[in-house]
Amino acid sequence: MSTGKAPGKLYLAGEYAVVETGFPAVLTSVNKYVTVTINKAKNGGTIQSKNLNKELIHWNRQGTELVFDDSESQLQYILAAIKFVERYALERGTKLSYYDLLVTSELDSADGKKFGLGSSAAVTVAVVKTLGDFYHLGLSAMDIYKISAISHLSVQGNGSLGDIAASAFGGIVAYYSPDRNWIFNMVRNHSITEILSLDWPELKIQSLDLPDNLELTVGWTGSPASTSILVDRIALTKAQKVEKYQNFLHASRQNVEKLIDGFKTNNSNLIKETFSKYRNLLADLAEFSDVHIETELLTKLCDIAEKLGGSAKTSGAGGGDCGIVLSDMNLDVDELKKEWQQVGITPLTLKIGDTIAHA
Ligand SMILES: Nc1ncnc2c1ncn2[C@@H]1O[C@H](COP(=O)(O)OP(=O)(O)OP(=O)(O)O)[C@@H](O)[C@H]1O
Ligand SMILES: C[C@@](O)(CCOP(=O)(O)O)CC(=O)O
Repeated sequence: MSTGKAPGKLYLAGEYAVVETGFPAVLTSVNKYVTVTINKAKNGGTIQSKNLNKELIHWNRQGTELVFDDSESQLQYILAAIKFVERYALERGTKLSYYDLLVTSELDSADGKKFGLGSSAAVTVAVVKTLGDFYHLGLSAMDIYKISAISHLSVQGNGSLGDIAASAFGGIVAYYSPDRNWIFNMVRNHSITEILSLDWPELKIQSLDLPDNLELTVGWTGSPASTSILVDRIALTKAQKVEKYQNFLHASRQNVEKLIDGFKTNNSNLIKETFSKYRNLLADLAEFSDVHIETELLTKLCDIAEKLGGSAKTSGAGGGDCGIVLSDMNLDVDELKKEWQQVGITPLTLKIGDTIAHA
């Protein structure tokens, strides 16, 4: 039996700009996980993701491909991860086998709504990691990032893959997104072994530490948002409002690099200042692109936190999901949670996830 887990994530800064090749973001993993368990089976296997399908989905092999008796559309990230790990296993001369694969997730609420903690990325990373283990492939954190990135990209083409980096390395990461056209072309023409051995153009992942006197508090709006729809709308703006968009990218890079410096020099004030500034940059982007990033409830979430002395912003694409607060120890977190609850925001009991590997 092999078992493994991968954490969810939140964006501290750099969202939207990081979709452009080589632009930076800072993300943190959180202590909520997707767990995968794989048991060897004799003849035919099953896949079950407890949050998605109550029934087991049965599969068999035709050559090296998995074929299904039932609909597998919900399981697209799991299947993509299996496909690329097994392609790599074959390249390494590993004999493929049958297994029962079970996924459980802490990244959805009890009634099945997503929190916006990067469940698709964490599912992908957890399957790559655990199946890699099952086949004794000895994958490093960077290998896990790369195979997960290829798998995720094959399902959802417009993301920065920052959520994959946070989930594969854990802790807090500075992330510069790779050239995804290059990855697409590489996957078409080269083996996974070759792709893993290369330094990917523009990709950079570095581990960061939060100063001891800062803490993170997270609130959930209760309404899920579709990241890829929001990202597509911004892509339209890129063509329509060229100058404003370029100014946003420039300001984002400057601000996120200052934030990264804040982490490297343990400078809490610089971290809080640049974190807050990113809220303003997102507000500008939202205005000229006419995309509703900070919903009314997210504005309340941030304003309450700022009134009490915290620095607050939306996380990721916005439009719902979560908002985050960075504060020093004199913020009254109980009062913050109480005021959030009064306006319909659910405080999540989250902490920064442990570092899995240093990048
Ligand atoms: N437990 C799970 N098992 C299998 N697939 C899952 C599971 N949880 C999520 N997924 C896949 O991920 C998709 C949700 O991904 P999506 O990118 O919309 O949200 P997210 O990654 O949770 O949040 P966000 O991108 O806002 O941080 C689901 O439709 C499903 O395909
Ligand atoms: C808007 C974006 O920069 C962040 C999306 O974050 P989330 O998945 O909404 O938490 C998109 C991306 O990086 O893929």
